Order: sequence, then C-alpha cells, then structure tokens
Amino acid sequence: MLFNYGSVNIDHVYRVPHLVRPGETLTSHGYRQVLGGKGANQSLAVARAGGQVTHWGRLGQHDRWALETLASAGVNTVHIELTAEPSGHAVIQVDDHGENAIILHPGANHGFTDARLDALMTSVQPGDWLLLQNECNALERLINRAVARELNIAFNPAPMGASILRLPLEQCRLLFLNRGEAAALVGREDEDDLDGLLTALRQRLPGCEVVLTLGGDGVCYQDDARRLHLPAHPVEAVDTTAAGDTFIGYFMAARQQGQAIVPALRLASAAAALCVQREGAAPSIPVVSEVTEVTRDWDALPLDES
Ligand SMILES: OC[C@H]1O[C@H](O)[C@H](O)[C@@H]1O
Repeated sequence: MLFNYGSVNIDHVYRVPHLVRPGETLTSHGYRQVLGGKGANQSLAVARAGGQVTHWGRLGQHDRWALETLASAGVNTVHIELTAEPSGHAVIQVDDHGENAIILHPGANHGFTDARLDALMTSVQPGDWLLLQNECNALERLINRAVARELNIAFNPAPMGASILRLPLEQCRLLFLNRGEAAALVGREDEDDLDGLLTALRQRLPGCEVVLTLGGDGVCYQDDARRLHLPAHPVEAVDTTAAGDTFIGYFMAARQQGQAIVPALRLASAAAALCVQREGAAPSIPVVSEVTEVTRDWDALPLDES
C-alpha cells in the first residue's frame, strides 16, 4: 500500500503580466480557485496514473468540494480529517511565460497531533510505502513512527527549509528533489554542477535512490548501481505549477505497478510535460490514457547512462 501524508490546499491562481515587484500593485487578468497542495496533487497524480493511494490529510470543513475531487479520481480519502480550522491555501501568480511565484499559508495542514499520528499508524503494514512532502507539521515524529513500523519512506523535501536538514533523512529510501533542494541538502552553492550534487547526495545518503528533476532539462536518477539522465519533452509551458507533483505521483504509481526505473521515468516525464501545458494545479494533472495517447506520437527520449 501507498500512504501519502500531505497537504491539501485551496490554490488562488492569478494570471499576471509579470510576477509582482516590491511596492507594486498589479492587476491580474485571470483568477481561478482550484484544488492544490503538494500532497493532494501527488495523491491525485498517483490515482490518475492508475495507482492506489490513501491520503492522510486535514482540510477545512467548508472546502469539502476538494475532498470530492480527490475521491472521484480514486484517492482513498477516508483518513482526510475535516476541521473547524481553515484549510491551507496558496496565493499563486502565474506570468505570461508560465513562470510562477507562490505564497503558502499552512492552515489545517499544520494541525497534526501525536494522537492523530498514532491513529494513522494503526492502518500500515511493514513494507508499505509512505510519501511525504514539507507542507505538513510533525515530519520528524512521523518519520520515527514510520521507521519503527518498517515502512519505506519516499520524501519530496519541498518547500525546502532549514528544518529539513534536521530530519533523519538517512531513513528515506527514495528522495525527489529539484536542483535548489539538492544543493541546499548537501550544502553546495553551485546548483548547476549536477555531477557534484549527485556525488554529494550519494555520500550523504548512501543507499537512498535519488530522483533529481531538472525542469526543461529532464531528470536524473541515481541509485547505488547507476546514474541515468533522461531529457525532457520539448513543450511550450503555460503554467509549471504541480509539474513536479505530477512527476512524483506518476513515478510512484509506475513503481507500485511493478514498472522498471526507465519506463517509470519516461511515463512520469511525459505526464509532467502534459501538465505544464495546462493551467492550475489539480486540474492540470493528466489521466493515464491522455499520457499514453500523446506519447504514442512522441519520439522515445534518448537515455544517458553512466
Ligand atoms: O507544487 C504545487 C503546489 O505548491 C503549493 O503547495 C500549492 O498549493 C500548489 O498546488
């Protein structure tokens, strides 16, 4: 089984001519309210990829529609608690080049208690997978409980912050990072030195599989035996929000379905390439039939292996 301990946000998305500058008041030319949150996006991507996932989360009771979006996609929402506190939310600017800037307010996502963590742990079995991001509280306490129950931990340390460096990351089996997160994790300034980043990650976290997402430059994968690089499909990005989440959800679903690393990377890359051509977080995550349909016409991407 795959459990995802993750945020559920309401995203307020503003289309703007450029990202707002200090002191500036800017009029947006588009507004949408959609389901988001790295956690919810990743669960949705797992389900839309045909995988099975149980989401562990907290959502303000006035935003029940978001729960229905997840449930109708096939996410098990039984363990999403409806709260009196307001939901987490994000204020997202997207400019005319598809670039974004996000302000996050954690809201209910930061209300997990020890009692709730203990209750969630009663539904797991040794060998189950636990997926985490950095938008909920109590990560260290959750990781310690997960280790005690012999779960496999997949961690996406986003958004990156100083608290991540204090977590027992050596307990993770799989890490999803972008360049900035990787550089922060290993204390390097040069985030373009991919070889240096991957080598430092292997030294810091031996035995941990690393998936380093590079946006338009594709993705690197590293385990103890090999290092791979897969370029990205060249597409015109309208909105990159949730592209990383789509990649992660599709990769986790492909692994759950027994796919090998290379096909899992190819599927996840194609899903992310489709996602960036659409607006919004949850609404931009494709279903697997769309991914297979589109990729039928795409050339197979060349793979570098070392
Ligand atoms: O990764 C994209 C997500 O980051 C923030 O959590 C927003 O809610 C958005 O949906």
